[in-house]
Amino acid sequence: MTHYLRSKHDAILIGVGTAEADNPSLNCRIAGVGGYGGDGLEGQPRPVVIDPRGRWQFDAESKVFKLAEEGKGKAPWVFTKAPLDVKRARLLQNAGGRNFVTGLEGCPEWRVSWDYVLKVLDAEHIRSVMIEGGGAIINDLLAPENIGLVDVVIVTIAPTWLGKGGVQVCPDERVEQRARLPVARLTNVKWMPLGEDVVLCGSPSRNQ
Ligand SMILES: NC(=O)C1=CN([C@@H]2O[C@H](COP(=O)(O)OP(=O)(O)OC[C@H]3O[C@@H](n4cnc5c(N)ncnc54)[C@H](OP(=O)(O)O)[C@@H]3O)[C@@H](O)[C@H]2O)C=CC1
Ligand SMILES: Nc1nc(O)c(N)c(N[C@@H]2O[C@H](COP(=O)(O)O)[C@@H](O)[C@H]2O)n1
Repeated sequence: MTHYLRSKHDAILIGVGTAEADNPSLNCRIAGVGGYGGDGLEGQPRPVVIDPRGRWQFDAESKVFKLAEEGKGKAPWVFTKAPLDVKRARLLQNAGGRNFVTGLEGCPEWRVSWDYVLKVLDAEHIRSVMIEGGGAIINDLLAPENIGLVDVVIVTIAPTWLGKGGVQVCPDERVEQRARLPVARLTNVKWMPLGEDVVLCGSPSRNQ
């Protein structure tokens, strides 16, 4: 399911926490897409990493760079608040990736403005973005001030224990006139069994 979704989006976006924790591949490995039997890089999403402080310590051995070199995925676009150092900037450029520098205006130091990110992606002809994670990025996008940016939420429930203190996904609560309002309830919900998993798919309600 994850790889099918990756093939259907122009970009796949993660936060620096995920980039550092997982060294992810961020490509689509379904037979028939570009790099796996298909033409060029057709069906491969553009990896996008949100890294305001430039703390992603990637190098030529990072999976996403190896795959780009092998023609099995696209090189990443990295959003930072200040330009990357020369070494990482050169590696990124040589691989075909890019560093977008957002500047400091408008947002606290620890975050990047979604408005800015989406405007840049739109200008670069990216029409659909799959937000893969992690917890902090998803929680921020599910928060009331950003939920309008989200079209669909897809949750896969797998028969496995994730471990104590795992990643928590729950948007901040919303309080209006001292009343707590429910946030980000999903509508048009569908549940689909898929192999051993169940996939939940729904749209954020626009009236809450
Ligand atoms: N099961 C699944 O489907 C998935 C699970 N994961 C898991 O998630 C974990 C990582 O999650 P997490 O640690 O929360 O990290 P994230 O990947 O969510 O990255 C969070 C970081 O992104 C930066 N950031 C920039 N803008 C924002 C913003 N607007 N809102 C929030 N953060 C922003 C901050 O960096 P800074 O601190 O430098 O300021 C922040 O610490 C990993 O363990 C990974 O395995 C990840 C993807 C999918
Ligand atoms: N196990 C799992 N199931 C999903 O449905 C997911 N979306 C993820 N997400 C993330 O996948 C990354 C590793 O995959 P690649 O190396 O990019 O193929 C990693 O960041 C997971 O946290 N995981």
